[in-house]
Amino acid sequence: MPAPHDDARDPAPLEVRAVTVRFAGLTALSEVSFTVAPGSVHAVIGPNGAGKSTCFNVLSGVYRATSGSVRFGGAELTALPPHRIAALGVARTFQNIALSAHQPVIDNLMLGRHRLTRAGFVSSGLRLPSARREWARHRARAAEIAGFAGLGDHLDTPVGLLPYGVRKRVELARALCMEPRLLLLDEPVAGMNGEERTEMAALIGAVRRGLGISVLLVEHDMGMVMRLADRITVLDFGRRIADGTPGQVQDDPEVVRAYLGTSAGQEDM
Ligand SMILES: Nc1ncnc2c1ncn2[C@@H]1O[C@H](COP(=O)(O)OP(=O)(O)OP(=O)(O)O)[C@@H](O)[C@H]1O
Repeated sequence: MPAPHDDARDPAPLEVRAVTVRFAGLTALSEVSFTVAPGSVHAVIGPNGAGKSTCFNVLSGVYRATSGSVRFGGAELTALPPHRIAALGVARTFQNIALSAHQPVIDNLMLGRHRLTRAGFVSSGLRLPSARREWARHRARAAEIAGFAGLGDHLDTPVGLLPYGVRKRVELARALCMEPRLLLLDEPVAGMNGEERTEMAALIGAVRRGLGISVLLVEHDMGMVMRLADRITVLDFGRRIADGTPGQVQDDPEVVRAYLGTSAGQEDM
């Protein structure tokens, strides 16, 4: 599937520099830095309470960093609200609202196109021919993205009738409908069975390879992270304890120590 041509979509690194987040006396993130290279899959991992969700929420604008900087394509993201960050090409899977279970897949995907509409085919109610043409163009692109995500046979199916693993692919496809340059995924395979995990991992790989979109994921499934990520940042108690390729991180004594200190980690590693 071709990415639409647009100069504003030039690949850009995401640069996280010395980000600190404090909640009333608790430091959830302490001077954390890492760089997501353009067109790469980058994972943030760590034991429970390490600060992964906090990091994700800072990047998508849900939390405000106490100090530090997050830059993407020349823009400073730390002071921006979520919709402004999304407009810069940073999409996350839970953008504003969860999927609408009663509506068909294609209608859910069209919600992802909303920020890209010019005339606003929703507000004009499709009365104008130009609005109808714009709607048709966006619908065709949404259907193309659905096909890319393996949802081509489900376009008219209400989302609530689909199996869990397919619904999660609809969420990812809706984020792709925003034509992002960077996709943020919060535990994309959580709650999935083995087959669903394999399918989701293949789709994430295809997003990076086929569309050139950078992917940053927060994930507990260590096996998936090791297979899929080009680079991994490891957090523990809000601090970055390692950053490198999967091989480097896996052999890092501090990472092994952090994971062996938790019961979840013993299952994971
Ligand atoms: N809104 C908040 N208010 C106060 N403390 C918070 C808030 N969000 C997170 N924390 C605290 O910050 C620390 C880091 O939490 P966070 O959820 O980011 O970790 P995590 O690595 O995502 O954990 P898990 O793997 O369990 O989801 C924890 O001690 C948590 O209790």
